[in-house]
Amino acid sequence: MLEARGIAVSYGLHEALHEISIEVDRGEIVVMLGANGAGKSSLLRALAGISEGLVTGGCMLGGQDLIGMKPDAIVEAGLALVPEGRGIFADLNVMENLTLGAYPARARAIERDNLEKVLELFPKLRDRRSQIVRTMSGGEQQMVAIGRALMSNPEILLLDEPSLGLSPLLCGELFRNLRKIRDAGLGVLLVEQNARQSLAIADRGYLLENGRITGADSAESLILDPAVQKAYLGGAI
Ligand SMILES: Nc1ncnc2c1ncn2[C@@H]1O[C@H](COP(=O)(O)OP(=O)(O)OP(=O)(O)O)[C@@H](O)[C@H]1O
Repeated sequence: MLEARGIAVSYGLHEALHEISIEVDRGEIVVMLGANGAGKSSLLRALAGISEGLVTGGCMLGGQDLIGMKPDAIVEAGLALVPEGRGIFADLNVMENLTLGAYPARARAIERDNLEKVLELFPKLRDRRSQIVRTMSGGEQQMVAIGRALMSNPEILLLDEPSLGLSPLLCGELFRNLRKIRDAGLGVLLVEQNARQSLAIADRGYLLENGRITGADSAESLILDPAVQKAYLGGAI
């Protein structure tokens, strides 16, 4: 269980996040909805130890407080981030990217098994194992990015707008894969502007406005909430 308590992030005098408390358990998809600039990326980057701002508060995972830890140690503790823009090595091939993901000690001993799981989840990557990533389509690159994060054997996977730039067809495939990852027992924290599709696969959700959590509920209730429909679903559904 990931338990963030009272997280605040400031960039100089600007406090982008105020007192954020959220939880993500294994085996659930939690979506964080918020408009542009609400602070979604700031939160994920703070949890992953790569914030450019000043981060305060606490975030427990497996008995350790991640805040203040180095990014590598946070991966070792079981948290993996797929950043916006994917964070892959574009000049390396698929296998090289996946293998690099298995660098933490928690992942090394089970690298082969993990690789097999990733290639089962994304069969296309098996066929394209030698392809240089920059020559792949956006959807394929997203698979490499998620596969690489999964290779670190995380307990909790954070995804920053993974559907950005994908066609509706590929979005559908992406969200189906996130369900499979959840069903394999991982906790998934998904930051998305694609509210309709992300609420359809999520178990729970939070609303983030101007750096504050303004709502938290089951995905079913959020879909039916008139304020959510107005702000994120383009009116009634
Ligand atoms: N490195 C930074 N330096 C200064 N201000 C920043 C920095 N990163 C983010 N901010 C500011 O913090 C606020 C939240 O930004 P953030 O990128 O976290 O929002 P977001 O919800 O992810 O937005 P988007 O959906 O547009 O990506 C914004 O006002 C932004 O300008």
